Amino acid sequence: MTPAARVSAAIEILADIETRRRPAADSVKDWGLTHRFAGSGDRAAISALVYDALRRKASSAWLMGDSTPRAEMLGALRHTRGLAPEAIAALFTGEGHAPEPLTEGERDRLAAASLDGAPAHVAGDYPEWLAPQFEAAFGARAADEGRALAERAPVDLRANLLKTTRDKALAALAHLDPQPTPFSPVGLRIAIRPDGRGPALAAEPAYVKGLVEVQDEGSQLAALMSEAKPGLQVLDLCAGAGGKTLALAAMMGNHGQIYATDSDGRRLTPIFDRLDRSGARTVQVRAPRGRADVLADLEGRMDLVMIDAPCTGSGAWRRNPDAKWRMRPGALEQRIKDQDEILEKATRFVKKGGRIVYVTCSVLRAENEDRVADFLARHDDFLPVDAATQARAAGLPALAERVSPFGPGVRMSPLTTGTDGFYVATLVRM
Ligand SMILES: C[S@@+](CC[C@H](N)C(=O)[O-])C[C@H]1O[C@@H](n2cnc3c(N)ncnc32)[C@H](O)[C@@H]1O
Repeated sequence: MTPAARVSAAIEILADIETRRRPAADSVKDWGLTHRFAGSGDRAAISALVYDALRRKASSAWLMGDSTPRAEMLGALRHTRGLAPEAIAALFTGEGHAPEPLTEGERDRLAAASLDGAPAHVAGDYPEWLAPQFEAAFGARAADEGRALAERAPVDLRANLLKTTRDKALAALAHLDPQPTPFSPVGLRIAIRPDGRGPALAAEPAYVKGLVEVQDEGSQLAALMSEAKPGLQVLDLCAGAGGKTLALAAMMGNHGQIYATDSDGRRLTPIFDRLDRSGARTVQVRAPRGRADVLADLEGRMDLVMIDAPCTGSGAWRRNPDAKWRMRPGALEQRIKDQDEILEKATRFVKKGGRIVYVTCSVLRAENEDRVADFLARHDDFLPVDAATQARAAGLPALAERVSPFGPGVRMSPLTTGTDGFYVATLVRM
């Protein structure tokens, strides 16, 4: 396919996402299935165009004075891809499968484009209804934080210390030019290409053999902040596909016991293959079984309960840019209810002196500090751990600079730590 035909295809997919209100991944996949002539290179390039357009949907609409899929694509080409107006005009020729030629108005808009005077939610590309939440979390930085959340994310990997060291993993993947991550001592970062495509990791021997796992640096740091040590009894209460479970198992060096569970058994499915690949031998998966209490024997016995809470995922918008536009206020209310319920559930398993580590990949105070404050108001037998002290004790002194100004815990974000947005707070049972 020509570059122009790829742009046309991406506009077609954006229209499908808009009219059928479906996840971007589904529309991209369906397009590939119904256009078999497109090769894997075409599909990857088209998908990258679609995701780039979704990142800057609101600011593109402002710049172009129009919120159609075509305007979204024009905005993305101009601002995310940095194409000059003439280069864009050379794609929009109307010839063959190229999109219709630029109108006079579009040419003017592309030449003059400026976000001067745009409100923070437009300049920062987040939904208008979340503006008060962003203001509460970031104040005058709201638009900058939003813009950083609209950037492309690099591919972060975690060296699996059960099988290798970071230096060896860096050497094994040298052809992809990985760099050590700035905060996590076990992280590797691979930049994505200018066209938005990442490395094909699934075929890399280092990945297949379990030397590395894909995990954002923020998620690695959340696990490291738990200070999981060999010999502990650990419950991963929201284990899902096992990202945190695997990181905890590596920290514990295969000594002690981790119980991994999730209220949705289907979400646990990938964990079994991942455990095999990683060489983690101390994880017992406790999948739900109807009404049976599969955790009854763990009551009051845990040194550490990890809550990687279900959340809006607002911290991971770099990786799921369509999620921010699909999110509705009702979803935030539901997540808050879930988070309160899971914090309550965790108390059943923590022993005296043990701790709950509460993690979200959200940047919203309502899901983070507010949940912890409400929990502490209900439970005078729990105390928050000083996050700066904890970061230093966990060997992450740089994270001590990221203590939340709104309550216990640390905050991370693409703007401040170059990671996905994460929140981590630790609560000790007295
Ligand atoms: C953020 S995801 C977990 C991601 C996972 N820990 C990882 O690192 O790959 C949150 C998980 O919480 C689970 N969940 C939601 N409500 C729950 C509840 N009441 N009890 C336990 N798990 C719950 C969801 O099914 C989902 O898998």
